[in-house]
Amino acid sequence: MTTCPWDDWNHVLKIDPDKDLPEGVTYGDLCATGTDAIEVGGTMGITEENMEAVVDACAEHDVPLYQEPSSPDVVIDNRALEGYLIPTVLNAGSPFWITGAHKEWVRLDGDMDWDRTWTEAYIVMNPDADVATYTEADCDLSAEDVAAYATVAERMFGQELVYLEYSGTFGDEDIVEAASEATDESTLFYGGGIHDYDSAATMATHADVIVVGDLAHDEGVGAVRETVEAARDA
Ligand SMILES: CC(C)=CCC/C(C)=C/CC/C(C)=C/CC/C(C)=C/COP(=O)(O)OP(=O)(O)O
Ligand SMILES: O=P(O)(O)OC[C@@H](O)CO
Ligand SMILES: [Mg+2]
Repeated sequence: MTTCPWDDWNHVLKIDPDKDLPEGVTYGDLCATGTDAIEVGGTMGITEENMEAVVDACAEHDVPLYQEPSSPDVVIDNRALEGYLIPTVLNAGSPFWITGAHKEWVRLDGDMDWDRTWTEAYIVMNPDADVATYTEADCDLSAEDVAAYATVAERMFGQELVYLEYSGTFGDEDIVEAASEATDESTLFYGGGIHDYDSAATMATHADVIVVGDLAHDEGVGAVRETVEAARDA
């Protein structure tokens, strides 16, 4: 089995460059929450400029930084990044978000940094999230559907990371459990609606890695720290 950067992660903090931080909170404070890695990304309002600004603000702090681009044109070349986590959306309504954007990226770039590039196999579950609209995802999925997608990702497409994405809402525990049971070698990321110790602990019992996003923008450092603790305790 190949090694991946996330092999010993429990917790990822996702910072959206299009969103503000709570009053008095700095990027340095977020870097110091004990999270295992920071992913910089979001769906709407993403530009090279706001990406660079967040990466630069986090660069001097001692936490691994990854960019999660929402399209090829916002990928930045910044040495402070450990690398790139590139989504592919398994249940997207258009092949553009499965392989099309990726083909365009490779075609236009010509000088890919494969040693710093990994893929995240997304299953998008919240129909009200921007990412669902953006990718026209079919979110009407049963636990069996989700488990089958996870197996396809792992066994047929060799994906090392499966990302169950409930962005903006807390997911169905039975579905997360089904995804967990379906993944054997690949690492299961769960993200969506984690807002305190208990919600983090619940999803961390099923997923290998929990991702916390909006909480950092809405509540701040103490709340994020609680979720880091829960991820470690699980
Ligand atoms: C090939 C390259 C370089 C890029 C394409 C990458 C793809 C397929 C992107 C589609 C999926 C996507 C937009 C991923 C971005 C990360 C993400 C899921 C952010 C969460 O989104 P929301 O929470 O819905 O959005 P906001 O918080 O911005 O409203
Ligand atoms: O913002 P939240 O709901 O925490 O979701 C986290 C992450 O999965 C978003 O891509
Ligand atoms: Mg979001």
